[in-house]
Amino acid sequence: MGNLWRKALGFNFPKRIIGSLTHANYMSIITIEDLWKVYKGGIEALRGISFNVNEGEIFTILGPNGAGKTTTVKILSCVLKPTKGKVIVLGYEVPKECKKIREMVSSVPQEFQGFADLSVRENIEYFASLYKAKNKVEEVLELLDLKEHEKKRFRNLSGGLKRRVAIACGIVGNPKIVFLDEPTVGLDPESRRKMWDIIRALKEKKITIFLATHYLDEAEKLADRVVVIYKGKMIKETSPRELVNEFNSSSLEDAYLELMRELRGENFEKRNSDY
Ligand SMILES: Nc1ncnc2c1ncn2[C@@H]1O[C@H](COP(=O)(O)OP(=O)(O)OP(=O)(O)O)[C@@H](O)[C@H]1O
Repeated sequence: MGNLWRKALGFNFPKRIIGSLTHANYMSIITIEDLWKVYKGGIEALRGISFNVNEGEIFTILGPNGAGKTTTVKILSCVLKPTKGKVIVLGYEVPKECKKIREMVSSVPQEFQGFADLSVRENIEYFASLYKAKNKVEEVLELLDLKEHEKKRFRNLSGGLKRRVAIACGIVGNPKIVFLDEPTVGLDPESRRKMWDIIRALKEKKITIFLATHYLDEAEKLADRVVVIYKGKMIKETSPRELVNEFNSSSLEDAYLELMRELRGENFEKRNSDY
């Protein structure tokens, strides 16, 4: 069983699983159409994915290891060039207009290397000076709840605080879109919750958040919409709630695991009639 799926993975997915790919375009801040990335050696990391990110939303990209999430984020943040396809970020084309795009987006890596001997405030001030945004330092310290830590040296901070400083440095230049790569990996439960509050606060500030995470509970709590990619193909573009409802599950994690089982052909028969 599952051969149909495997066949499908080679080319077109059935309409049913793609779900609703059409949506209002007017709020779109990122548009991807038929995006391909083929690495040297012929590895097809992305095989024609298409989706939109709407302005002001928290958007999450999900998929198993090797699905193509990082490749997508790197292309959107102008780190990698696409092989083929249309990629528009804030009205500018990747890779032709990446200089413009870089001025308006910020990518916060998992392992942010702040200046070890500078304080929290000095680190943020440094990034603010790069963006000529010194007047934003106070606001960002407050937004990230870093006021009480502002004098501490970066090297002495806990993992959770380092992540908060990373985000502070990433947003002090007033970006329209922030790419967050696994922002809560390795954090204790309290720091994770704090990070979720901060991500919600960024959304309140009208920043569009593109979140790459392996934590399904995080996506369920935070994301307005999710895309699921699998072996370089887009499988779903939906909301966490819709995905949960579709699989009649009690959580996004359960629905996602069910979807993965279907894609591997393990319980194809069960929902075969759906397709
Ligand atoms: N620089 C590269 N050169 C060749 N192949 C690559 C390169 N980077 C990624 N790949 C391959 O492209 C595919 C997609 O990788 P990618 O890192 O985008 O997946 P991912 O979904 O982010 O995975 P993970 O969850 O493990 O981070 C994988 O098969 C990976 O091995």
